[in-house]
Amino acid sequence: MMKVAKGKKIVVFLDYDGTLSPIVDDPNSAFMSDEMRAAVREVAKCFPTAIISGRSREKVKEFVQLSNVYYAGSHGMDIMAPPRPVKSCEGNTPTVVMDKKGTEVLFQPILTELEEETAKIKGAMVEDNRFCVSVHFRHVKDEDYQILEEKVRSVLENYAGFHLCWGKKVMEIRPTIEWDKGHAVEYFLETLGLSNSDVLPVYIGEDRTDEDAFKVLINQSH
Ligand SMILES: O=P(O)(O)OC[C@H]1O[C@H](O[C@H]2O[C@H](CO)[C@@H](O)[C@H](O)[C@H]2O)[C@H](O)[C@@H](O)[C@@H]1O
Repeated sequence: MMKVAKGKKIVVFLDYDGTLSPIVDDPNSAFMSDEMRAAVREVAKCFPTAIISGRSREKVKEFVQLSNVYYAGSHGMDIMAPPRPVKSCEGNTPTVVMDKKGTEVLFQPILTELEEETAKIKGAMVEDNRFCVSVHFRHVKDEDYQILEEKVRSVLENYAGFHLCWGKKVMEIRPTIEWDKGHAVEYFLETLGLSNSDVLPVYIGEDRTDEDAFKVLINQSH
């Protein structure tokens, strides 16, 4: 690592759940330890650092509580620069997501329907991640899982612009647009003027969705 980094400007990308915080039973209690926060703070003092999460940007910022890092929520669909940003990053946080036809993607109807449809499945929990929705099944009995998945799929049938992905004991309902954590990494590198060959991007993540970012970075390294 030291050998590859020699003479290069390092930029650090971090996933949140399972990387900066341990995986815990309650998604609302996935707190980061003070030690981890101090470590990330120190890293960010030395290198541009961005946290890219499937959660809403507000939620991950609330957990991390650091002002010297960049945040991207909703699997990279919601990007915001810190208070002293590179100019081109200012005010770029989206308020809407557009589909391929240029139509606004509406999240509230599908969120409400998922909440209603899954309410009777014991242990199921719906999380609003702003530009995507998580349906957690960590506390759903094995014998109830199939019915939960069927319910989620039946809701999705009414919303052509969304698709289903899986994470750790979670179904993630995402808009079918060409944007993922990989695009978020590219976006950060470009807007921060860090997309040239003297930059070494380091990405630490352990979830399936982080693989989208790994693919981008592997391709860039050739
Ligand atoms: O991209 P990430 O930051 O890794 O977010 C992915 C999902 O993480 C959260 O769920 C996972 O962690 C929870 C807390 O440890 C755990 O209870 C759950 O079973 C895991 O799937 C988050 O709640 C999801 O919305 C994110 O999509």
